[in-house]
Amino acid sequence: MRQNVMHPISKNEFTDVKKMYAVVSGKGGVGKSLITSLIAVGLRREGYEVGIFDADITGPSIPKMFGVSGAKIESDSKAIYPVRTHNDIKIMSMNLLLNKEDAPVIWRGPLIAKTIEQFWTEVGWGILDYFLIDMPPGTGDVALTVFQSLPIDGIIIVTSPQDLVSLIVKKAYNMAKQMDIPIIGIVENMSYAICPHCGKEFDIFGKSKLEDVAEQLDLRILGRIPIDPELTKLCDKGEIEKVRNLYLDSCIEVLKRDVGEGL
Ligand SMILES: Nc1ncnc2c1ncn2[C@@H]1O[C@H](COP(=O)(O)OP(=O)(O)OP(=O)(O)O)[C@@H](O)[C@H]1O
Repeated sequence: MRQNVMHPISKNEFTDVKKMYAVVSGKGGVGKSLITSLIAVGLRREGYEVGIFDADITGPSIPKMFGVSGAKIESDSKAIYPVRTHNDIKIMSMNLLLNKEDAPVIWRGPLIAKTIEQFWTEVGWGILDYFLIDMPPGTGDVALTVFQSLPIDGIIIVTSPQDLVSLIVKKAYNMAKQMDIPIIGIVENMSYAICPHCGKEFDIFGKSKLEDVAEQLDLRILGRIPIDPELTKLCDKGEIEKVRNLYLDSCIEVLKRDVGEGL
C-alpha cells in the first residue's frame, strides 16, 4: 500500500485490505458508479474478495445497482458490517444508513469527510483482496480528504467522450499526480452506442479521442464501455451482477496482476 499518506487514519482490527483503488472522474454524470460496480463484479467472478465503499455520499447509487438498498446493516459493540450482495461483494454506503433511500444528504465538506473516515475506521470490512472506492465526482475537498487519509494504491479515471474533448479528464489526472498516487489507467464510458434492435455499434459522439488523450498523458487504456441498454436495465433492476458483457477485460487483467505483485 502507498506509504506517503499525508494524514493517515488508522483502520480497525477487523479490516485487512490488499489493494485499494479509487474510481474518480473530472466531473459528475459520467457513470463512475456503474464502472466501479462492473470492476467489482469482474473481480468477484475471478474469485477475489471484493468490497465497495460508496464515498459518493451526496449521490450514493451503488446499493441500488446491486439491489441491496433496503438491506439491514448489522453491527455489534466492535464494528458495523458491510452488506453482502447476491454474489458476496461487500458494500457500505451512506444510502444504507439513511432511513429513506431518497433522503437528500445536505452536508458540508468537513462532515462528509468525517463520515468517509468513519467508513474506514468503524466498518469491519474483513479480509479483502480489492477495496474499491466510488469517489465523489470532481476534484473538490472531499476527494482531497480521501486521497490524503486513505492508503490508496492507485486511481482509475472514468471519463466520457465529451470530457476527453474538453480535457476535463486532466483535472482528475492532475490531482492524482499532485498527490503522488499512481494512475492505473483510464476507462471511457458511453464511448459508443449499441442498437437495441440489431446490435450494431454507432460512434454517436464521433471518433473516440481516448487513444489520443491516453497517449498525450501516458495513460493505460483499461476499457471502452458503450451505451448499452442492457446495462441500464440491469442497473434499474438492481441486477448488475447478472451482466453478460463487462467490457472491462483488460482492466480486470491489470488489477489481477497488481494484486499478484503485492503477494
Ligand atoms: N454505458 C452505459 N450504458 C447504459 N446505461 C448507462 C451507462 N452508463 C451509465 N448508465 C446509466 O446511468 C445511470 C447512472 O450511472 P452512474 O450512477 O454510474 O453515474 P452518475 O451518477 O450519472 O455519474 P457519476 O457516478 O459519475 O457521478 C446508471 O444507473 C445507468 O442506468
